[in-house]
Amino acid sequence: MTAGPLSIDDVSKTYAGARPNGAVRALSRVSLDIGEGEFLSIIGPSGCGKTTLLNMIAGFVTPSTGVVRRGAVAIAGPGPDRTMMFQDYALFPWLTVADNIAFGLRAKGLSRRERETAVARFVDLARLKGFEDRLPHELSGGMRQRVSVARALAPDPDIVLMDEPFAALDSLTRDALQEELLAIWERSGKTFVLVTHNIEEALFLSDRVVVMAPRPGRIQTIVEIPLPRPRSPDLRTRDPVFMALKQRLFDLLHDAPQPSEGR
Ligand SMILES: Nc1ncnc2c1ncn2[C@@H]1O[C@H](COP(=O)(O)OP(=O)(O)OP(=O)(O)O)[C@@H](O)[C@H]1O
Repeated sequence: MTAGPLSIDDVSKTYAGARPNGAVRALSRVSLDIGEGEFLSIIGPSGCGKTTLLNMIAGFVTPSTGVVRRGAVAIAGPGPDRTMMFQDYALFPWLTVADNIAFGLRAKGLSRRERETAVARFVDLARLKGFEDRLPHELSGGMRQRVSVARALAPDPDIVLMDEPFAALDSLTRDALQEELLAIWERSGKTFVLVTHNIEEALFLSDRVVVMAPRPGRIQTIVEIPLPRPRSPDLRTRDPVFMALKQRLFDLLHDAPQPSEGR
């Protein structure tokens, strides 16, 4: 079983593009270590390669040069140690809440009884009790996202990758889900990597925030978030350190260097 921290070692990615001369340099010389149990967020303007980086950790995209490792082992494809959660929930519309959550458990070869125990636990954790037999279209957006969280966590991956998971939600639901996600992360000891456009979300949740710049996509800077844990929701409106970090991240994003090369 693969284990250990993640290391992204001098990774670049160029997509060939459909047209001649249409190559896109999506990432240039990105290096980053992500500790076990860390909550790390990646922010940056559209097109700076955030999703590409996340997809490389997931094993969906291969670097053009450089390597992504889990412990000593190069990541060559998706694996049961990593799971990805998407903005559009990616639930199977024809499966009930319970069957959606159970989906990844079948692949792990668990017995029916073990699957039922795990589903019950994650139904509880995601506050979906009483909704086990509903279909996704019968749920609100916030509930669908909670199913998505439960489905990602049920197979017990070490690393949870999230691409704008709350972008489609209203701000109240989003705040509530951030708090739930934080509580789940605090209890789980897992590594969470979140791509988001939302500065407050990144700040509230993370140990570190990676700020990326575009064209070519690269790491501009990494900001440590020294806010103590457990974090209380009113940090977001009352804490002077939170406010100062928010301003700093805002300035970093808006002073992003201008395009220098490629497309
Ligand atoms: N499969 C692909 N083929 C060709 N070009 C791609 C592909 N995937 C991404 N790109 C290009 O690579 C660059 C980085 O894209 P990526 O989706 O990683 O950025 P992003 O920071 O996640 O953007 P956004 O915030 O808009 O989601 C963009 O210019 C994009 O058009």
